[in-house]
Amino acid sequence: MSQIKMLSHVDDFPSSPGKFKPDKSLAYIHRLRIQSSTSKLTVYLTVILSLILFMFYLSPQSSSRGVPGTRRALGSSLYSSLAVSWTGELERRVRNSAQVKSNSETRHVVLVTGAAGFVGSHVSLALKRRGDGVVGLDNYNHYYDVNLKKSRQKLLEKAGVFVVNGDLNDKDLLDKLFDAVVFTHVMHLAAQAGVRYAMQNPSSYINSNVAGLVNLLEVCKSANPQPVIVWASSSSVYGLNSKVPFSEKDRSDQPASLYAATKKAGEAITHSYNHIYGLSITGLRFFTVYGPWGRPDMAYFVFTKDILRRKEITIYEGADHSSVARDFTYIDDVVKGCISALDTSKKSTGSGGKKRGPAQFRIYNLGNTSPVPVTKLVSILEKLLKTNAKKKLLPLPRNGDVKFTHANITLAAKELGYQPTTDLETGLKKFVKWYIGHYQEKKSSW
Ligand SMILES: O=C(O)[C@H]1O[C@H](OP(=O)(O)OP(=O)(O)OC[C@H]2O[C@@H](n3ccc(=O)[nH]c3=O)[C@H](O)[C@@H]2O)[C@H](O)[C@@H](O)[C@H]1O
Repeated sequence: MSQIKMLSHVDDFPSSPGKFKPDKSLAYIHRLRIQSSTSKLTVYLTVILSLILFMFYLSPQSSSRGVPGTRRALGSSLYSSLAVSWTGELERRVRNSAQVKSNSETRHVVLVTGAAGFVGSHVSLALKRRGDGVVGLDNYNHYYDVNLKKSRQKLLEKAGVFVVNGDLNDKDLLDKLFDAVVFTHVMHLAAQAGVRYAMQNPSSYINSNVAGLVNLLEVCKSANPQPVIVWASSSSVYGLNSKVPFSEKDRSDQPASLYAATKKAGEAITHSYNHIYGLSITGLRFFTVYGPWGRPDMAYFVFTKDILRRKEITIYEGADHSSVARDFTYIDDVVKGCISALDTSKKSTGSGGKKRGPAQFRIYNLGNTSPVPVTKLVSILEKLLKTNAKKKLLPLPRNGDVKFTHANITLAAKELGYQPTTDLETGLKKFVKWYIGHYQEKKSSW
């Protein structure tokens, strides 16, 4: 029908503009031309429409889950940039990594997304250490040095955690992972991080933090049994909220960056999956997490590297030279919060995509409750590195940064038993020790 409409639209279109009135013979030739170009157009449109229908038919989203040899299998070949070839060997390693050890009290089998990332690698190791089954997933993107991710992955491998090299948006792969293993929990830590980078590459935030999240939730809601989900939101959702310390009840509808907006979108999206499908979901708002094996894009990491190289560092400051501050939170404290969130979660209530009753939906701040000015962070690093920084002070640019963050952790303390114990100086000491050991040994930089 749309074809007919389109063609009639072509017929109606004036053949020539202005007042020109063709004579009869000219009009005849003209009509013939229109007819022949119309039929050409018909052929083109038919081919294009058929191609679109064919692509849709083959797309992984249009395919049904778990039916071998159907459209899903064909779909993966079209999505070769994402697709992972699922071999018997890969499946064997996945199943092996998912094995629960006899010392495990919880008997959790956890899929950790972003396992080669900073928080993901620490959480994976902690879960494995206590005997849980752990399978990692990471796409090893180039947002920062892939060698660092590979080094983390080597640590995980030694500990018996296998990390699948694949993307959250590869639905085929997620389906196969869930077909191979019955995951009791998903610790979703894969994301496009970084507040300021969102101005350079906005689509990467939508791709990971929105589309990737939905893809994962789609697979989780259809799984039988449905896993529990714990995932990383962010302190940045508080945006322009000026009430301190930030409590989960405070406004979080005024994000100051696209990063924050995608994390807030994640909270809304997970709520809808909880509401419709009965998935048990806990969102954790991380406050500027730092520590050994950290992210090279973050200020404490960049400052360490540049102070050691005697390079100038830029410190942002607020109006009237007021200091910018962060509630820096040490990695080990955050890991404890993550694990406690997994352990205190109630089961999802749905199965096979159908909700059977109301399910748990929780959001917690995981911060340190003690904001420290960025200038103080720099002076601690100067002391630890025994080197004076070359500082350049600049007004806080309008790039999504907020002036300060400060967590109220009353709710997490009460319900998760979360109690951070590491102050910034102690945590940075551990970071610096790791940094020097890691990069001197490698004789390379990130
Ligand atoms: O809590 C979060 O949810 C987020 O925490 C982290 O974001 P931020 O708190 O912005 O950390 P980070 O970049 O280390 O900047 C720290 C401070 O240094 C200042 N800063 C930064 C760079 C610089 O060159 N100079 C400077 O003064 C800067 O102005 C800021 O005041 C994570 O990156 C993010 O992924 C998310 O998880």
